[in-house]
Amino acid sequence: MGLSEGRHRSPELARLIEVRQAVKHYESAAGVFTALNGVSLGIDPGEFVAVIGKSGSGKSTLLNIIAGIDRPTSGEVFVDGTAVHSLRERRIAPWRGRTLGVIFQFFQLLPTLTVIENVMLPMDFCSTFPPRERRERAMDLLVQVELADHADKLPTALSGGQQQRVAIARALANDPPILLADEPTGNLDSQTAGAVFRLFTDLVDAGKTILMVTHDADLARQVTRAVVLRDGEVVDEVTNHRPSLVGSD
Ligand SMILES: Nc1ncnc2c1ncn2[C@@H]1O[C@H](COP(=O)(O)OP(=O)(O)OP(=O)(O)O)[C@@H](O)[C@H]1O
Repeated sequence: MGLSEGRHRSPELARLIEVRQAVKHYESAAGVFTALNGVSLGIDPGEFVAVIGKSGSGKSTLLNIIAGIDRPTSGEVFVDGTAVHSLRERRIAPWRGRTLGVIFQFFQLLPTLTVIENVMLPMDFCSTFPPRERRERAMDLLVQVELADHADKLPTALSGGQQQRVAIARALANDPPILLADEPTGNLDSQTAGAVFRLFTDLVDAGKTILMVTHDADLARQVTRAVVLRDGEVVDEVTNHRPSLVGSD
C-alpha cells in the first residue's frame, strides 16, 4: 500500500491524532463557505479533549474529517498512523470500524434491532471477533454501561440516557483506541449528561483517547484540554482546570 493510500507513519508523526493545516470549503449556490480555515491539532494517547465554540464554528466538520466521514479540501489528517485524508473510499468504513468509535447527539441506534444486536453490529461489520464471541462480548459491554437487563429490548423502550449508553457500548464493540463524540450529552438532562460524562472519564482512565465536541462549558472544564474554535480556526487551547472557558454557547 503506497503513501497515497493511507497506512503511513512518518518519523515525525508521534501523536495518535494529528490534523495539519486542515481547510474545508463547502460549495453551494450561494458561493464557497470556509468551515475550517487551517486547523492544526495534535492529540496524544490517553487524552480527553473537548472541542468547543459557537454554533457554526466548525466543530462537527473537524470531527468528521478526523473520522473520515468528510474529507478536507486541503491539509492532512493522520489517525493512529493512517493518512485519513487520502484513504480510498472503499477502505474508509472498515478502517473507521476498527479505529474509531463514533457517538452522536441523537444516538443513531437502529430502531428495528434490539439493544444487544445494535452493540454487535460493528463486530459483524468488521469481523473483529469470531461470531461465537460477539454476543458475549456485547453483553459484557452492556454490563459495563449498566444495561444488561435491557439487552433484548428495542432502543425505543429506553430513555435518552440509556440509549446514549447503548451507543457508547456500540462504539466500544471493536475495542477501538479512539472515541469521537459529537455533542454526546446535547440531548440529555444535566443529571443524565453527568452520568454519561463519567462513563467517558472511566474510559479515559481505562486507556481510551476521547475527542468530544460540546457546547457544555462545565464539561469542557473537566477534560484534559479544551480546544476553542471560532470561524473555522483554533483561537485558544485551555488545559485542565482553568476556571473559565471562552467561545462556548
Ligand atoms: N454539507 C455542508 N454544506 C454546506 N455548508 C456546510 C455543510 N456542513 C456544514 N456546513 C457549514 O459549515 C459551518 C460549520 O459547520 P459545523 O457543523 O462544523 O459547525 P458546528 O460548530 O459543529 O456547529 P453546531 O454547534 O451548530 O453543530 C456552518 O456554517 C455550516 O452551515
